[in-house]
Amino acid sequence: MSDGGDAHQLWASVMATLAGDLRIPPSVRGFLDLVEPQGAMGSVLYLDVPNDLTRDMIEQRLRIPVTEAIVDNAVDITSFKIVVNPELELGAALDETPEVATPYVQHEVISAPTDAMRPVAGQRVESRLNPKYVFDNFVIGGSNRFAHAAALAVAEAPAKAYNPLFIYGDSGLGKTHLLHAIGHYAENMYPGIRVRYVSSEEFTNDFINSIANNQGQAFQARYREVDVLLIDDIQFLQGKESTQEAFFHTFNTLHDHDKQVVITSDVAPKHLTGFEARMVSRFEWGLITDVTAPELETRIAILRKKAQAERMDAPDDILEQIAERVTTNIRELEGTLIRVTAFASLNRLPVTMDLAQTVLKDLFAQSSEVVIGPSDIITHTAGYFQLTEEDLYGSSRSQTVALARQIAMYLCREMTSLSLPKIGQLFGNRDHTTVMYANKKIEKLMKEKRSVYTQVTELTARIKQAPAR
Ligand SMILES: Nc1ncnc2c1ncn2[C@@H]1O[C@H](COP(=O)(O)OP(=O)(O)OP(=O)(O)O)[C@@H](O)[C@H]1O
Repeated sequence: MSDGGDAHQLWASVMATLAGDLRIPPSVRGFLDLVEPQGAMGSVLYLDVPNDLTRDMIEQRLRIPVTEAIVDNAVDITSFKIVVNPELELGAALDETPEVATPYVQHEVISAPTDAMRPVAGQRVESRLNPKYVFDNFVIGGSNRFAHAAALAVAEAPAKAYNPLFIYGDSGLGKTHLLHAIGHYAENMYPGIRVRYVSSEEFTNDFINSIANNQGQAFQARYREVDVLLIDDIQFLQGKESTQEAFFHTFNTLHDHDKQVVITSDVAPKHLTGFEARMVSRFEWGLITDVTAPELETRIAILRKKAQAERMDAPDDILEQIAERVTTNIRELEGTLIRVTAFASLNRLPVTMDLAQTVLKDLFAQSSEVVIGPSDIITHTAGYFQLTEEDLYGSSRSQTVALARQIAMYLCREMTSLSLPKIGQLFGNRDHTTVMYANKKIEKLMKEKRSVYTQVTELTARIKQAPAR
């Protein structure tokens, strides 16, 4: 490999070229700052990055501009390869520059900082957006057309179109996806705009902590000094009077100052129970729209998009089979596709109709009528791994316990409608980012390790066959 010095020089010129490239959205530009060039071998430039998220963002969103910039600046290098080097993450976490540490210290809920958004005088700007949820990969169909159009209108003209925008619908139908997409779009459209995404559970916890720590002012500033507040799953505030009161004031302040509020919920405002009438009437000030279960064609299109994005090789007739079986929840739809492709990749088999049918038969053999609760999952997982339930809730980091815990978290996400923070709470008050990490890790391990695939599949069957209660 050529030495790192050359690579550093080349990378500096590449970055200079990219600085003027208007195709790069501000929300992903910050990831380029995390690259550490290592050297070149043959025609390939090797770049280290601290984590999977940075690799994915660069590979998926920036491959073309980066390749072109390399070709423009190097004589004989025509492509690049990214290697994840977690040591960089450690180094960077110690780094004092907060803006560089932000995207990866906080895992993937936070978008990379853009130049325009760089914090001033130590103030941190966190939009907390998941880079995976953008309008580009949101499939539009009859079930969500109106919600999508309203979301786009709000993202294009925050506080001008509809305020608040209230989106409701059952679990797993794209409400969170739309919220994040609004945030990304507004950030790209208006550099420097302050966007904040928060789940209602986090809002509640944040509020309670602020009281406990006498940090009321900082709490207020966090939620009131924003241009767009995206608040997810507002039904969680039901019956929580003080938190509702805090939200009421936040809402009024933002609305009075022409700041956009977007709210999601599992039911329409008028069906929210445990909310004060004045709160509900505010939810009805702007535009209310729902998302419903997608029709077959939309389900197929969603699977196609997912397969493309994850570079899964799954023929159309198989996507159709899956779409016909899973009808009411898009999270489950995606989960089923992952099961099929994971099985194929483990067995080094192509994804054929026979293979898909075997996997689907296993998955759907059991009645889907029973409603699975987290306690069913936890009891079965503990029994399966010969552990106690306390082991799963507790803090042991032994490999078996940690894997069993991550599988249980994954199954809670797949088989119940619990949100990430709720699952985190169940498992010994862990942060929702831990649940997100567990999910991602098990999805990945299922493709790579037969033992994990088998464990997850057997456990799913046991849980469905005989819920623990
Ligand atoms: N129209 C769509 N196009 C592409 N992907 C979609 C669409 N709708 C939902 N998804 C995907 O389905 C999964 C579940 O969606 P999301 O988390 O937004 O649901 P939700 O309605 O917020 O559910 P919950 O109420 O449980 O939080 C996500 O991975 C999301 O990207």
